[in-house]
This record gives sequence, structure tokens and C-alpha cells, in this order.
Amino acid sequence: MTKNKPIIGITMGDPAGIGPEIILKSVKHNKVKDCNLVVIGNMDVMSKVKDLIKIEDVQLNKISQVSEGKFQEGVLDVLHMDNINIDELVPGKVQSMAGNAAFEYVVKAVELALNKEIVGIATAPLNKEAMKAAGHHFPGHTEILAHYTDTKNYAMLLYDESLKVIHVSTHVSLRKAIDTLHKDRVASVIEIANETLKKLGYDSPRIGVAGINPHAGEGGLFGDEEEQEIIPAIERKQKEGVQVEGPISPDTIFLRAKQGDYDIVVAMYHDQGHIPLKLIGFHSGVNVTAGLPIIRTSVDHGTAFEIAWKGIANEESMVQSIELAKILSTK
Ligand SMILES: NC(=O)c1ccc[n+]([C@@H]2O[C@H](COP(=O)([O-])OP(=O)(O)OC[C@H]3O[C@@H](n4cnc5c(N)ncnc54)[C@H](O)[C@@H]3O)[C@@H](O)[C@H]2O)c1
Ligand SMILES: O=C(O)[C@@H](O)[C@H](O)COP(=O)(O)O
Repeated sequence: MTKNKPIIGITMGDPAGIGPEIILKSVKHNKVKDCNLVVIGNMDVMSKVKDLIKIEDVQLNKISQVSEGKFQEGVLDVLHMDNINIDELVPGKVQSMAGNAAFEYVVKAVELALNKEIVGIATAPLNKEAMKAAGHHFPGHTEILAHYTDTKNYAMLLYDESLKVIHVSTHVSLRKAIDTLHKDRVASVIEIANETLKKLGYDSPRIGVAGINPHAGEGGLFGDEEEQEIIPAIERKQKEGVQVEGPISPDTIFLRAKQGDYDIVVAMYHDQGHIPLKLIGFHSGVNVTAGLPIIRTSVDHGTAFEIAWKGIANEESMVQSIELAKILSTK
């Protein structure tokens, strides 16, 4: 690594989860060698996990600001935040101390990104229960990032080479996702999908929109959300020149996208989009918060408490997240 490469901030995630391990393992991958990495986390945790899982060819460098980073091959700079008592931290357990720390790493990363000290953020997973136990009532990173960047129009996009999915709703109950489905939001997510894929090099992205009901409502036989909310949004965006079609049966749209009919699918709720993506690309998938004024990518998996600090976590999604943050930072 050298000083003139883009600096990506990696938040350490929940200290009791697999975040520290997947970060340490990612550093050695060729795909991340074009970036300078700064971990926004806790030095005691990074050191302890490094020793436990026996990563010997990475040296940790404790810093208190990004400008102190060494950015050298074999050295991982850790912007230390003093929010963990290492003697009290238990791996694989929901703890408010850890939930609070994970939250603080994200808030700090937003500050650094807004100040342009880093070009983007790649996040390791946080645990929502632990964050709530610490008194931070955000459903996830997405909402924290939107809040601290004062962004109203954003959407969760799951990215894999073979399938891309963007969501109309995410961290809400299925009932609320249906009750709040609205044409303006559907149109806005189609727009965010279009803009984001253009940034990624698609001249005129082909967007497929899923229905919310079986068979996309089958002409009103199985619900009228398609007619009331989804079709008007699609027609509005078509008139504006966006290459978008639908609503398409949710049970086949993902297969069609994977086969090449669409560059991205607009899913109506969290699991509609997450299940196909995680089925085919759990380890290679990346979560992107599209629509923010800063770049944010993330692993698409969680804290995996049951395998924390054991040295068996797969780091591929972390590597892909760093790489995608770097690519987005050059667009
Ligand atoms: N980006 C994020 O911050 C993020 C993403 C998803 C879930 N979460 C949170 O993580 C917590 C746990 O969620 P969950 O249990 O539903 O999902 P999870 O992804 O943590 O675990 C699901 C399964 O996948 C395995 N797994 C996950 N990541 C792995 C990896 N890198 N290598 C090997 N195996 C891996 C786990 O051991 C488990 O069997 C929850 O609080 C959830 O909200 C956070
Ligand atoms: O399940 C997923 O992968 C996401 O919905 C997950 O909850 C992460 O969300 P954010 O923390 O990125 O908002």
C-alpha cells in the first residue's frame, strides 16, 4: 500500500462477532491491495483476535486519526476508539458494551467520510439486538447512515456479480411493508437503481420490478397492490425514459434476472430480495446503501456469533465490499 491510494474506512462491527476476524483475513487479498485501509474500531479487540486466530503476517498500527496511518504493505492501521473493556468482552454474546461500540464506529466513519478523510466505508456486521441493548434504536446501519447524513431517499441494494436486487422496504414487519407500499416510494427506488447502476457502468440499466402478490396479483385475483401502487410507478418512470418493466411474478423474476433479462430487480420487501441473493451469493454478496452522499458497502452476512473468534469465518464478502467501495469511489 502507498499513500496515494484511496483510503477506505472499515468499521469493525460488533466486537463479539466475526467482524475483527474477517477484516484481518481480508488484508492479504490481492483485490484490496489497491486501497489503503483504516479500521475504525478497537485495538485491544483486533490484537486479541489476531493472536487467537494466529494471523502473523499482519502488523497492527494503533492510530488516533487517519492522517497518522502508515498505509504500508503488511500493516493494518487501526483508528482506536476507547469503548471496549477487553476483560469484560465475551465473544459470541449479545452485550450492550459491544452494541454501543459498533454503533460508535459507524458514526465515526460517517464523520470521516463527510470530512473526506476516507473515500468510503465498508462495514463489518453489527448485531441489532446488542445495539438496541445499548439504547441505540436504529434497525441497522442503513438507517444510522441515512440519519447521520441527513438522507431521505435511499435504498438497500444487494450486489452480486450474478444478481442485483434493490429493496422498496427493508427493516420493517411484512405487514408494515405491505401497508406502506406506495407508488412514490416504488418510483423513487426505480430511480435510485437506475442512477446507481449507471455509476457502475451500465449505460441504460434494464430494471425489472417484482410484484408483491403471488403471480404479481394475477390481474387483481390475488390482491390489487400491483394496480394501485406498482404499475403507476413503473409507468411514471417509463415516461421519463427509464428502461423498466413489470410487475413480474416474484417467483420467476430473480431467475430471469440471473439469466440476463434484467440488470437489477426491484424487490418489494426485505426477504423477497434477500432470500434469492443470499441463496446464490451469500459469501460473494455485498450490501450497498444506495442514495447516500457517501459511499457505503457492507458484508451481506451478520455477526455469526456462534463462530466468532474461532478462525473459521469466510472473509469473501468483506473483500468484495472493500473492492466495491473502491470501484464506487472512482465513479
Ligand atoms: N451487515 C450487517 O451488519 C448485518 C447483516 C445481516 C445480519 N446482521 C445482524 O447479525 C446478527 C445475526 O444475524 P443472523 O444470525 O440472522 O445471520 P448471520 O449472517 O450472522 O448468520 C447466518 C448463518 O451464516 C453463518 N455465517 C454468517 N457469516 C458467515 C461467514 N462470514 N462465514 C461463515 N459462516 C457465516 C452463521 O454462522 C450462521 O450459520 C443479527 O443481529 C442481524 O441483524 C447484520
Ligand atoms: O439481512 C441483511 O443482510 C440486512 O438487511 C442486514 O440487516 C444489514 O442491514 P444494515 O445493517 O446494512 O442496514
